[in-house]
Amino acid sequence: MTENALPYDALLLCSFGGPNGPDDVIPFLKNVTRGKGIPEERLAEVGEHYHHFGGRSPINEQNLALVAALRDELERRGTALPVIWGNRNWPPYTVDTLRDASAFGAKRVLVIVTSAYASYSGSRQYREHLAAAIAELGAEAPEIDIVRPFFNDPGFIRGNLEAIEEAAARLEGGLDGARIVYVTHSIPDTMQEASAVTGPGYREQHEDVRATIDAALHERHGIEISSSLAYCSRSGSPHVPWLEPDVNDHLEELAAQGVKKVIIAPIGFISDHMEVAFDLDVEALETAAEQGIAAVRAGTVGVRPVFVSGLVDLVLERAARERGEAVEPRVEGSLPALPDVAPPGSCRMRHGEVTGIPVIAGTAD
Ligand SMILES: CC1=C(CCC(=O)O)c2cc3nc(cc4[nH]c(cc5[nH]c(cc1n2)c(C)c5CCC(=O)O)c(CCC(=O)O)c4C)C(CCC(=O)O)=C3C
Ligand SMILES: [Fe+2]
Repeated sequence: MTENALPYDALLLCSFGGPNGPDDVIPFLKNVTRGKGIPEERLAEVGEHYHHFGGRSPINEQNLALVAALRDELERRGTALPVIWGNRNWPPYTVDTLRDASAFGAKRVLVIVTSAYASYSGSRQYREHLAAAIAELGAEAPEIDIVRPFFNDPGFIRGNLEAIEEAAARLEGGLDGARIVYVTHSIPDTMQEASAVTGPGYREQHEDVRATIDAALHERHGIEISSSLAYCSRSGSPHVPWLEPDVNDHLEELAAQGVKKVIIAPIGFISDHMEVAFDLDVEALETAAEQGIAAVRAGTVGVRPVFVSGLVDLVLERAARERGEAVEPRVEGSLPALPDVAPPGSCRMRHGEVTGIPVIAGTAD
């Protein structure tokens, strides 16, 4: 075993969490929506999505699979670095995982958050969450760093590309004549604006991934690619604007334009959790069928070797930088790597307000 992960002595996969059975659903939703002003009706509706799958989200087992895959890949590289797991909204909670790690002697922990893109929901909220965990642990707390947002990591791009090619193979005639509809989680317009203050915004990060994958598909298959970006899983009050088009409205619009063949590519999610399992596999595929569109849903990157290997590259890159070595961040696409530490004012809450909530890997302003 080599010590190329130094100065870190553990890698924490920090995720969202989800219910493991019917009794978990309401308490989980209460954890998620505390102080968020989500209407009761929306909560009931989302509760139904979980009950449709026996009250269980696939997200926890998918995170465990990713933990196992990261361990295997680190082992394969000869890197001695334990991998641990903690969530924001459901056990194992991050604070408990970190307390255990500290008891076993961990002094510096590197974190991968399970969101590839920077926005309040995918980035600053995790940084606030980790700061709160550290505050709770007090003197026991390890020092924590976070791997930069990885939407333009070559492993993430290539993993999505592979998944789209596999999906295309399930359509008659393959990629030829297929429209690719890239899908991500909608966010409020105000959160989008706040995400774009110090760098490329949430939408722009996705647009870059779309352009990069389209170009790679064109190069590999010699086919002109026609694609668009749509959104799923909007919540909140119907009077508040969120990013559009909704994937269902968009499929209707494409059908009206004569589109007959679609690949739905969920680039906004790293595994097939509830938004993918319900909002895409149940709702969007039903909309496509109603509209006479032959549609397939591409896989998420999940534990694809190219993706997992890219994550390990990011870990080793960061470790080397912390040791003072000059390492160029690897990216694919037209945007630069986002910084390791978020600039002041980045990804504030929905309305761009300064909350003063402490964060790690950045400042509270
Ligand atoms: C950008 C984004 C990601 C992607 C980045 C990332 O991966 O982190 C994401 C992930 C996830 N969101 C999830 C679940 C929920 N999100 C909700 C609510 C919200 N999400 C938002 C945004 C995002 N969310 C926003 C702006 C809200 C409104 C409230 C607020 O302003 O914060 C609600 C409340 C009900 C509702 O309103 O839908 C639930 C239950 C799960 C678990 C799924 C499972 O169990 O498999 C995961 C991975
Ligand atoms: Fe969410």
